[in-house]
Amino acid sequence: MDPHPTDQVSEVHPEPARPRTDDRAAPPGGPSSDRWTVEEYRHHVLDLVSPLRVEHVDLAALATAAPARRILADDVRSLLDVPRFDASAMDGYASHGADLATASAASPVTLRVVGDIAAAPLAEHLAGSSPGAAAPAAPSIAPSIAPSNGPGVAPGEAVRIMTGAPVPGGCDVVVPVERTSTRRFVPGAPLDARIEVYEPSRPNIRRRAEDVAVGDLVAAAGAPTTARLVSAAASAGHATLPVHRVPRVAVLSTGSELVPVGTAPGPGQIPDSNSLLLAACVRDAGGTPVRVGAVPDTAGALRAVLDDTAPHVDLIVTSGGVSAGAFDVVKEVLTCPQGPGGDGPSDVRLVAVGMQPGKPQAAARWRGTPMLGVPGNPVSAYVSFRAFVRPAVRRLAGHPHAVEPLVERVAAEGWRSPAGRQQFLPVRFVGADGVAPVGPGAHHVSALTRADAIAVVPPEVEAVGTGDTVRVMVIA
Ligand SMILES: Nc1nc2c(c(=O)[nH]1)N[C@H]1C(S)=C(S)[C@@H](COP(=O)(O)OP(=O)(O)OC[C@H]3O[C@@H](n4cnc5c(N)ncnc54)[C@H](O)[C@@H]3O)O[C@H]1N2
Ligand code: MOO
Repeated sequence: MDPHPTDQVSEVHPEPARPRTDDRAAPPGGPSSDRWTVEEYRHHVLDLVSPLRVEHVDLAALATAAPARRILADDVRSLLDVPRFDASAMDGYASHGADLATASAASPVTLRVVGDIAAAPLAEHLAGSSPGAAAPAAPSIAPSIAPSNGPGVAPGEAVRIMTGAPVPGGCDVVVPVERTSTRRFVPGAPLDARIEVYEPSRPNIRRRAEDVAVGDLVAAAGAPTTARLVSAAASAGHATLPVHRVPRVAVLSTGSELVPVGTAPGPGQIPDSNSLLLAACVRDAGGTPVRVGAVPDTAGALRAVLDDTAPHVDLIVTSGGVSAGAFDVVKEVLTCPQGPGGDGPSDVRLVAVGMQPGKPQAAARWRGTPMLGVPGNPVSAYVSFRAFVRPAVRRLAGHPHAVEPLVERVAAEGWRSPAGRQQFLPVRFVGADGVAPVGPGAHHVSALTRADAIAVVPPEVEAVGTGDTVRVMVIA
């Protein structure tokens, strides 16, 4: 498996400049007295990670394998002209536009049909599709017509041609079949020897390189490998694309009360739903989740799991054990690292973030691997993932915009928000542009399943009024 963080490439932060004081980095009262804003803590989290190294991946894999979107690491330029040759845009007859200048229903122009061009044969397309290959010559036609750009069809002559086929030399228009005496092509019917044309024709020719020329930019570094981008790269002659490696993100839950999902919980026990929640969130953020499962609340067990996991992943996410309890094991292993041989953690931050929910957060490196601890409460865990972990996964994956923009909606009903804390409230969409709280129990996991978005209310706002503009994180 790849070692990290040596394969994280250096980067320039796209984030706006932010306050960086020594106070913030090392608060005078020690980590536990630290109180940060959401933005400060997110900046700190993003400082722990860098975009992963570049690899070249087949277009077919990019089109079919997970994650659905990877991030281009370099600009992609076309290796081919698109279209590769002057091509007919219609089924019809290639001919000389000047011949048709006087054509009318009353006085049609007659052309002699001297050949037939189907779309270029498959073998020719294949031969011509390798990067840098010359455009194919005009296809064989009967009787023979000189290739594209050569002396081809003479004035007064026409060649039957199908959409997409190379236009023979000398021709500057393709008259659609329905505008000729042929009316329509019948499969198997012999070629008309002569046709009549009743009006002048538009060119109906797609010119070589009119879409993209060799060397033109197809997509810029930082673009996601969407279906459109992958197909544009294929048209432009590429077989692979340079993308950032997919982040491997370990997900583990802490808590002696947890039982594996599907196991009947005994007295005082609960199913470990967070490891599924966080794993799916990692996948949705563009990472590969590595589920470690639940670890009991003992420092030795957690240290052993972290030691085993850290060398194989780019980021570790833990749930639970970060508040003030007597068994808050994440906090314990980060603040009392000196277990037997324990030299795991560095850059430890145990912070209270001014947010609701999600106040207690932990960030560190475990033997060099970035590690983020989110609270155990499932709604807190989800909100914390969206606020901090998802941006970190996106940065590792090479996204130029690690933090996604919020979307503006209108409050269809009002609600209260805690003073001095940024509120993350599950809301549902109402009408075309409204949102409303999902109802009582916003702190319960059932609220999340009913939510379309999480409203993000600034710390200074204590009440959202009906009709106020609110900013939301959409739940895709
Ligand atoms: N004295 C104080 N107590 C608490 C404070 C505080 O400041 N002082 N903060 C509270 C806040 S805010 C939160 S949030 C929680 C965070 O607690 P932990 O992160 O230590 O989480 P746990 O105690 O381990 O778990 C809390 C709760 O969440 C559920 N849970 C946990 N793990 C899972 C899982 N894997 N799957 C599903 N559900 C899980 C479970 O019900 C736990 O009871 O602390 C407050 N306390
Ligand atoms: O701030 Mo905790 O995360 O209640 O909900």
